[in-house]
Amino acid sequence: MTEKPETWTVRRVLDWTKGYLAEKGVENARLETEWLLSAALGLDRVGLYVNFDKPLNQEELAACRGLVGRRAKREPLQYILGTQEFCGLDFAVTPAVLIPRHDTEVIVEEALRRVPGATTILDIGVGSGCIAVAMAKNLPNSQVWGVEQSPEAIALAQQNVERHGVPVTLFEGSLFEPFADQRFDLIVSNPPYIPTADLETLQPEVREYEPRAALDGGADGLDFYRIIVPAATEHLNPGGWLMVELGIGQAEAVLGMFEKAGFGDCFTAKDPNGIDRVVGGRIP
Ligand SMILES: C[S@@+](CC[C@H](N)C(=O)[O-])C[C@H]1O[C@@H](n2cnc3c(N)ncnc32)[C@H](O)[C@@H]1O
Repeated sequence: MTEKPETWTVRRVLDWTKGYLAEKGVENARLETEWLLSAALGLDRVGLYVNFDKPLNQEELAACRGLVGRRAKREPLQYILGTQEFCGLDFAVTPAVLIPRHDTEVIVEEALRRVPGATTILDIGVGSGCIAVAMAKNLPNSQVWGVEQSPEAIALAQQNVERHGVPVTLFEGSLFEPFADQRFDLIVSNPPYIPTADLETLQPEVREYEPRAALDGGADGLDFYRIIVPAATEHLNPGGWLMVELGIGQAEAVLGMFEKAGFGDCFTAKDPNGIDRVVGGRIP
């Protein structure tokens, strides 16, 4: 997209950008190009197609250049567009929070299926608020609490809570710290679980842009489970459930922690790729 005398039509910018982003290592370059140009031009994707032959003016080209340049540096599309869908709901996202993943919908689905009568729910490490908001939205008789150590993440989660108008109360703090004497029917958490040494092997979108504090789970990735699983027994009502998301190859170790802490009815649930993604159990 350097200055050239020829006319840059929507079609030409699309074709050029697709090739440029693919060269920079962006997967799904065609689709991402369409999202980026739609955002830059204020059109939906159908709008792009019906305007294929429309020449872009200097202002429109500058807007395209700005967004495409960011993606070429491997900034995640979601941070550029400022939004990500999760459980059918739109969430504002910024680099202060982990981008909600579709795999994380498994913990919401399991919780809704196994504990539909939960009225008091705690989400540990709320990030964007995606799990807490999705739970509150789907269980209208519930009250949800969330805790998060990052003030910037809490501020964004609060925006998402207000956007969806759900009864979620957020606390800045660490793990169970703000809930000394409180007990819940259900505790859910998607804690940081990447082993520290693996962080450098992640794709640039994650490694260079997503918050380290949302990813780093310590030497073997299991640090947070070692705290959350035993401590949860002190914060659950009788018969209450704990469910946690985990990474590849962590299910056996985490299941062992649940059993050691006295949880029964323990289960694992797979994500759509067949990977054990959630472990849960209930206290007697
Ligand atoms: C993997 S992210 C999950 C975010 C969100 N729940 C989701 O599923 O997309 C983990 C979150 O836990 C937060 N966190 C890390 N250490 C924490 C702690 N000690 N207490 C509370 N939150 C913490 C991080 O800031 C991050 O937002």
